Parts: sequence; C-alpha cells; structure tokens
Amino acid sequence: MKVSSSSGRVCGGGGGGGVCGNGGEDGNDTGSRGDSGGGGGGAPNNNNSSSSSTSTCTSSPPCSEGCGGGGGGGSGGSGLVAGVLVSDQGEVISDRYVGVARQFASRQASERGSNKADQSDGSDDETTLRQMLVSSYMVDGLRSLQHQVTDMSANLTTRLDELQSRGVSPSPAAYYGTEHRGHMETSVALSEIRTQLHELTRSLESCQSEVTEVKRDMVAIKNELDTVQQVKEEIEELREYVDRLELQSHRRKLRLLEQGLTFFLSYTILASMLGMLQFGYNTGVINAPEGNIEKFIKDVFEDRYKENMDHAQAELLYSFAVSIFAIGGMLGGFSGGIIANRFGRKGGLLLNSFVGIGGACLMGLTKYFNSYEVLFIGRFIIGVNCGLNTSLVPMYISEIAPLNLRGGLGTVNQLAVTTGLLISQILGIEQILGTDEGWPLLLGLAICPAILQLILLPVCPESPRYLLITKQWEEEARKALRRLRATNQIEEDIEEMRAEERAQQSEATISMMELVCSPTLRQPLIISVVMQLSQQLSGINAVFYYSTSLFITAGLAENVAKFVTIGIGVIMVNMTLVTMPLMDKTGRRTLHLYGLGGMFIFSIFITISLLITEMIDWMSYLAVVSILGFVVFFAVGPGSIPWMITAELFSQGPRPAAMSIAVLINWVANFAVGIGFQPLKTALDNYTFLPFSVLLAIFWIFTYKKVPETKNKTFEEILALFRQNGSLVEIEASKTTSTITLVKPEDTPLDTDKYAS
Ligand SMILES: OC[C@H]1O[C@](O)(CO)[C@@H](O)[C@@H]1O
Repeated sequence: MKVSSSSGRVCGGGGGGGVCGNGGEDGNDTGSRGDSGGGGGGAPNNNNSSSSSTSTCTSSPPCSEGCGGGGGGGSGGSGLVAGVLVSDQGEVISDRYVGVARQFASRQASERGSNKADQSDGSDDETTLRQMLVSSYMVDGLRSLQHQVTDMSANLTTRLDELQSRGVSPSPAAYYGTEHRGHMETSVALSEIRTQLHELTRSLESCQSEVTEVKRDMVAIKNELDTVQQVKEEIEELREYVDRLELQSHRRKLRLLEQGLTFFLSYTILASMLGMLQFGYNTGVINAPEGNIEKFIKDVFEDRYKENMDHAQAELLYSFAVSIFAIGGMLGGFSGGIIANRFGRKGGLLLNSFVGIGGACLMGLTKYFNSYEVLFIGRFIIGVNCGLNTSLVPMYISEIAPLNLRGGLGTVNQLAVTTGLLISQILGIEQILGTDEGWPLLLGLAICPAILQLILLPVCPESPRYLLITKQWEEEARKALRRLRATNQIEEDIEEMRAEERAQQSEATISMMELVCSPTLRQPLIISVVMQLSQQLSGINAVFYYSTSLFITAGLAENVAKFVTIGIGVIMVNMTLVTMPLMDKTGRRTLHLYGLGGMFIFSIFITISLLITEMIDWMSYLAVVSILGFVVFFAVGPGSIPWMITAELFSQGPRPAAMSIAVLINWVANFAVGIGFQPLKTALDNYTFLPFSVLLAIFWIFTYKKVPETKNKTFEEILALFRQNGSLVEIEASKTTSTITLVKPEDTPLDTDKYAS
C-alpha cells in the first residue's frame, strides 16, 4: 500500500485522509469514500479546510475534494496548515486588507482632524495586518506542498503504470477468472486516482497563483503600513511643534504682561494726549461766552450794515459757530485713517499741530479782524484738527502701549478730553476769560496744546507697529521699541507684532470701502460703531451742553447752576482717573456694562426728578444728584472705552480705516445731539431724557451680547475672536491663538495634500 503511505507523507502524516487515506484503508472503497475520508480522518480541522478550499478553488471542484481530503487528513501537518490557511486566509486577507486599509485611511483623516486618535485601536489593526503578513510565510509552505504533490503524482504515475502494465496483460487462464476482474477494478480505480491527482495538481497550481496575488497584496499592505507609520510620525512631529509654539507664545505673553511704564512711554503718551485735550477744550470753550459772542456778532453786523440784528439771528449765527466745529470734526475724523497710513501716527499728529495753530490763531484774531466769518473758519479748522486728533491719538496710544497697560493708557484719551473740558469751563467763567474782552483769548488759547505738541512730539518715536507692519522698516521699529520700553529686550514685542502681521496677511492695508464690504471685519466694525453711538447717544452732551439750563429748570439759582456744572467737570476728571487702573483689571466689557447700566438708572431718576420738582421743592436736589450719578457712570465706561476699543478690535491693516469710520460716527452723533436736544426738550419737556433711557437699555443689551473682552489680549488674539464665520468665539486670555502658520521650524511647508488624502 505504497499509495497510502505516500499520500500520508504528502498530507503531513494526516492519517491517510482523502485521496491518500482511502487508498490506505481499502482499495475498493477509494473512489466512493475519497471525499468523505478526509472528513473522517481529520475532523478537527476539516471544517476549516473544506470550506476554505471551496472558496479558493471554486473553479476546480475536484480540487475542493482533494484539498478537503488532504486537509482533513493532516490535522497537524504542514500540508494541511498550508492548505487551510492559504485558501482560507487568502480570501479573508484580501477582504480584510481592503477593510483595514480603509480603516487606516479614515483614522488617518480623523487623526489629522482631532489630533486625538485612539492610538490603541490603530496599533490593534496594525498588529492584525502584521499577523496576516506573517501568515504569508505559509505561502512558502504551500509551495513546498505543491512540489510534494507533484513528486507524489509522479510517483503514483510510475507505480500506476507498473500496476497497469501488469494488469493489462494477464494470463489467458486467469482472463475470465476472479483475479482478472480484480485487476481490472484495480486498474480502473488507479486511473481514477491518477485523474484526481492530475486535477489536484492543477488545483494546487491555481491555488499558488492566487497565493502569489495575496502575497502581492501583502506587500502593498506593508507599503501602506509604512506610509501610515511615516504620516503618524509627521503628525507627532507637528504636534510637538505646535505645543512648542504655544509654550513660546505663552511665555512671550507673560513677559509682555510684565512690562511697565517707562519715562519715554509716559512722555510720548503725554505729548499725544494733548490732541485729545485740544478736543475737550474746544468742545467746552464756546459754551461759557455764549452771550459775549452773540454780542460781538451783533456789533459786527451793525458796524458793517449799519442796521440792527435781532437776537434770534445772532443766536442762529452763534449756533452755527458751535456746530461748524462738529462738521470740521467729521471731516478730520474721517481723513484720520488716510493721514495715519501716509504720514504715520506721530507724523500725522505733528502735521495736525499746524492745523491746530492755524485754527486757534483765526479764532483768537476774530475780534482783530472784526469778522464773525473768521470765527466760523477758525472753528471749522479747529474742528478738523480735533477730528484728526480723535482718530490719530487713540490709535497711536493703543499701538505703543504695552499689553498690560493698554486699557489704562487708553483711558488717558478720555482723561485728556475731560481735562480739556474742565479747563475750558474754569477759564470761561466771568472772573477769568468769560468777558467781552476775554473771549477771543479764551478761544485762541487752543494754540497752546498745538504748540506744545509741536515741541514735544518730534522727540517721540513713531509707532513701532506702523514702522514694522505698515512700512516694513524693521530697524526703525526696533529703535522705536527700544526707546519706548527702555530696554534692548524687545523680541517679545517684535514677535507679537509679527504674529499680528501674520494674522492679518490677507488685509495688509485696506480701504474704507473694503472694510465696509468685508464679511470678516463686519462684526468688529458694527461693534465699534455701536460703541461710539453708545457714548454719544447716551445723552452725555445733553448734560454737558445744557447742564446749566437743566439745573435752572430743576430749580437751582443761575450762579449756583454754573458752579454745579464746573463741579460736574471735576467729578468727571476724577472718575476717569479712578477707572484707569480698572480697565486692565475689571476689563473693558464689564466696565462698559456697569457704565451703561448706571447711566440707564440715573436717566430714569433725572426724568422722575424733572417730573416731580414742580410738586416737591427739594426734588431739585434729586435732579442734581441724578445728573452727577449719570456723569459718574459715563466716566466708568462709555467715556473712555469707545475710543480705545476701536483701535483694539482691528489689526494694523484695517485699523486706520476702522478708526476713520468709528470717529466719523462719533462726531455725527455728537452733532445730532447738539442740534437735536433743544427741539427734543421743547417737544418732550420733562420727558426729554426718556429717549436716552431707551437707547441706553438697547446699548446695554448689545454690549452684553456682542462685545468681546479685549483686556490683556494681543491684537492677534483679538483678531482670532472674530475668525470663525465672523462670529464671536471666546478664547482664554492665557492661551495663544489658533492662527499659527503651519510651517515647520526649518520652514518646510507641510504637505497638506498628503494629510488631506
Ligand atoms: O466727557 C464728555 C465728553 O466726552 C466726549 O464724549 C468725548 O469722549 C464728548 O463728546 C463729551 O463732550
């Protein structure tokens, strides 16, 4: 029974399953039991083998039987193992390969997205793949199996030929005997076996070609795995780089937050704030000498036309002198952005000093020229000067201020305005310059801040941000910074400016039209505009321009009312001083909310007091207290914050254009209140303050919902607040922004396509 022993060897000593096993048991049964023999011989593994062989060799049914038999017979032998794994895993591997590769691709994508891929899952799949790769070594096993089967086949053929040659020529005596029949049956059985062996060989060949394909797939998987590994490493590298950047930027910010006030910084702030003082002074200077100016207008008219001018006409011309200032202011404020871009912040202020000197001279020489037209021109020119100041000074201050002092130093703008107002109120009293002779000098004194600026400004450094970002003059920017910070350690500032520059790269310098049309800048622009409106439409100038008459309406004597008005100026200056340190502690948004809220409550009290003063005498004191409260809360937030927040909400590129628009709105609203309050008073009488209460409530809600906190945030961070679809996204002040340019330290741009695929 050599057949069985040889098949036993081929099948890995599998106990003669299938082809081999049956032959070994009993030649008679070989054909019929060939299929099931393997099943019986190798029960433990046969399930596996038969199903797998079917799947792999579907085109060769005999092979399926043969393989099945062989596999079943060799429960522990290499032939079985190879047969089972190759045919079975071969297909499974192909499927799994696709599946796992997809899994990897998607994980790779999600890893890029979240940077938080589940690493253990990834390694599980990898392990599976690697195991599968290992299993490919069994392919070699199969190859050796095939050789063995070929050998076996050759052996069998030889032996069969021997048997047949013996069987086909039997002795005549036995020809019809039992032996002859036995020989014939054996011969038939053997040729069947031979046929099966041929088929088995063919089937093995086809298995081998499939195995080769699987092997190719394996190589492809391995390459994919290597790529995945490489990408993983790159992602890791990138993650580390981003972490490093975050850390650096956090440290940089901490150092920026430690900066203090230096001599040169204070000097520069002082020199520039004279511009805002000029604005405050000219806002208030015209109020006190109203009667004197009207008298002058009448005299000039009579001199010129030898006829009398009635009081109403003189009043109208006086109002014109008041309001033409605001028209000049609108023009100046609006052109502030262009001037700031062309001549710089300091450069623009220096040029503006000449405008101020011109305007002040004309006003001061009005009487000398005996012409009220000169007064009008003077007021218009000083208006242009003040408009430019309101645009340039807050921009300059916010650009040179260290991060941690930006709020406090921004308050300097309003401190200067209120100081200017107070000075004009004090100098305007009859005892000083509020006389027929004194008023031209009172108006002409506006020359002082302009001349002082002309003297002080040349020593001041230009805004380093303007030099570095707008002009790209790095050396000059460094020089300016060294002077302002009084140190050579200016890298943090330079880095912070560079970050701002990077963050705004698409908007280097933008025009007003581009600003208005840009969807990303719309939200900060709306906020800036509403903040300016909240300052002017709060009704503060109704109090300032008409406080004396308001107090008289509330029942105070005229001379008392005038001094209470000055008292308001004093309170205003002091309260602005008090809020200075709060700006960088409590924050702009919070203070603005407190301010508007307080003003709302006191505006209601003003209305109540006006309503019941007529009934209860002492209620006039409630009016005074309410107006004082109103002013105090104005100083808490709405006085200072609108000036600084516009400069803060925009980066270097759009900042000048944004300042122009916001300042223009401020002047227009200021003008509207100045012009509209008297008719409003006539129309609403004791309810005059009610419209302001309503507006204050609206501004409070807007601030609560829309205005971000800018305290201790770099310009780059503030920019990031508005990045997501133009909507407000709060980020922690301590964190850096997400606007990190994806360029590795060695300036190797990331292959983003690779990560995207
Ligand atoms: O302090 C009051 C003054 O402040 C301003 O609002 C400017 O900030 C002026 O319009 C107003 O007269």
